[in-house]
Amino acid sequence: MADHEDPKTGKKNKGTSKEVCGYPLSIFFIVVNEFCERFSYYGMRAVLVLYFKYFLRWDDDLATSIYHTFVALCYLTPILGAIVADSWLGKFKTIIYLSIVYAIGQVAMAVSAIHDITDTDRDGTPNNMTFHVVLSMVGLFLIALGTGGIKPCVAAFGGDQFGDHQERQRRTFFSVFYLCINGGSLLSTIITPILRAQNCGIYSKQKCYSLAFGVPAALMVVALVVFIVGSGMYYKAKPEGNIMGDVCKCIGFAISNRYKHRSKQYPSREHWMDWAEDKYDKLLIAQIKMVLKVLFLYIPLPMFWTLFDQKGSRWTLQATTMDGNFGAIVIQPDQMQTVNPILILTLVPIMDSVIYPLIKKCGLNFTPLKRMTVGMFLAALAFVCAAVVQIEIDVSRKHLTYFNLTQFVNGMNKPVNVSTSEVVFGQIEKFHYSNYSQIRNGRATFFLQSGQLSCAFSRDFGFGSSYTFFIPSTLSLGSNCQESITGAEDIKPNSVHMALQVPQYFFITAGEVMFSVTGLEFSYSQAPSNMKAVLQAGWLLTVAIGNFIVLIVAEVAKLPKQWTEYVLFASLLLCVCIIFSIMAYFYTYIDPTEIEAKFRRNVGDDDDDKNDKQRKLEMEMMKRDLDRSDDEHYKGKQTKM
Ligand SMILES: CC(C)[C@H](NC(=O)[C@H](C)N)C(=O)O
Repeated sequence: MADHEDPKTGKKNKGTSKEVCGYPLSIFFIVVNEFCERFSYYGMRAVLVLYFKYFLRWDDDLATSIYHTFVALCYLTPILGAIVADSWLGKFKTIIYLSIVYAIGQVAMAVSAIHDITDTDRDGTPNNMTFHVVLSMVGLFLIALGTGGIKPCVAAFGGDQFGDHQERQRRTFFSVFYLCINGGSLLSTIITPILRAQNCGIYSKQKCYSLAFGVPAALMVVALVVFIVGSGMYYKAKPEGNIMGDVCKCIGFAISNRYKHRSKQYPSREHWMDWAEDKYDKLLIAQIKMVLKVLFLYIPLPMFWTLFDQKGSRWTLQATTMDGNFGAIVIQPDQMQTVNPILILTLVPIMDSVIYPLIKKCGLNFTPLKRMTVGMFLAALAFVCAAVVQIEIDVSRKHLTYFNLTQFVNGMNKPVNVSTSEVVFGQIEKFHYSNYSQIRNGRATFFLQSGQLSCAFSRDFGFGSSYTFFIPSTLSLGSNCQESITGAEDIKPNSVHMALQVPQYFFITAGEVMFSVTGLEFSYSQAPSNMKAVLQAGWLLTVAIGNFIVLIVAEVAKLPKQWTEYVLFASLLLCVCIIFSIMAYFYTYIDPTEIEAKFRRNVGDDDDDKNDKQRKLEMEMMKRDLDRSDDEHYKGKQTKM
């Protein structure tokens, strides 16, 4: 679809073919695509750490490390996606191709979780773990490539659909887009843990990770199909060339030129990037200066993500040692992560319509960088809460899992078969005992069968408990199993309730709203027009680095107590928060459009008969404008911090 220009206003209108309530119809497909894609991503991520621990049988540290390596990869690949889209394929084709890679990755994960594939002895555990590990790692790599690669493209592609006369609609689109991310995340983190908790299998029933990965895979296919269906309605901007490549070359030239002219005989220049002026356009140099200023400010930010992304690893593992019985419903450990999107969906509107306006009314200038600083502080507070909960667990805890384990001792002089509707203990020989098997939390009914004898009994199981049941020698036809069979509690159920995790989720999510939502907008508003994607990729890179820091700190610190690790992370973020607040104090907001317009005007003036002296003077003033950014208010009028 081509650009249309309003003959009266001269403004571009990209999507004029079909509009609904002032919005391009194509937006509907993009929003639905994002919802399905985020469902797919967060659904798979929600059960990932438990898959590592209980299916692949890795320990907590390895599970946490691989989880964060995967998340880090997901946020490294946006750079790749941005380069491919901008310089080669364009956003539309990049989204299509990488979505296919993404869907293949999800399918590979689902297949890797089918234990029957290698369960040759049919005992319920895979016999060739290497197959499952390799296939799941390949799957995760493809998912990281796909989800990260399309991430900087989808939002920008949505933004592209609006014409210049649809500024208001475009802003609303970005809010709806963020709500879709969290709507998808909310639904999937409720649903996939339920699927995982089911028992499934051909030869033997085990926890159904294949279904928990299979549904996200199906949703990714739906996302792709929805996106393709809308293809006739999209405005498809042509690739603008490799801006990232240009930026790198320009910076490289500035550094090498500075080095070549290091002798004192050459006069110094105001900014080291000015050494690129000998070869590169002044506008490009000015734009790079703006980007570098923001990137410098990004240096401390990864620490926020280091804490934030432990919701899916350490906090989920913490929940496995807690009691998820909420009376009417039983919450799975991985379902606790839903608290985050639920709070996002409530806190974002409250912040925007109540808290921020109230702060403004009190005469406080709560600038983006101040909000981000408060967000960091709240995340540190969340980890203090996590540490307190952990101490509580350690005091009460006798064991390490939320599964209930049960075994039977057959005291009869003949074999007996024991089963529940989901678990088969098999035949227990006379005077023998069975292996421990996992039983679902809540009430379970056991069926006993031995020759003519057939009876049933039921028991309640608390989170994490373990029991041994004795089948007495006196059990005979007509016996009441409910009364005859006695059980010994090997391990007491978890006693610390999962509700205690709510405060830490509240603080981390309030921190996210202040830090992440604001940071996204800040990155957009402070970026030059042609480098918005570059800064978005830079912003996402801070998430990747944050996840690598988890690995490094956890590996280097090797703290014996989990609560001390939480305190360490909280302290580190607090220190970083102080450093960031100092850096933010010295940052002055700029209006990139204004600065760019000045440079462009100057280029236009070249055609006029301006004398050289006047032009030089103007250029000097512009450079000073950019380097000192000394206006007074934010957004057009700039302000400190
Ligand atoms: C990584 C982003 C902050 C964003 N995540 C969320 O909004 C979570 C679900 N609260 C995303 O783009 O996935």
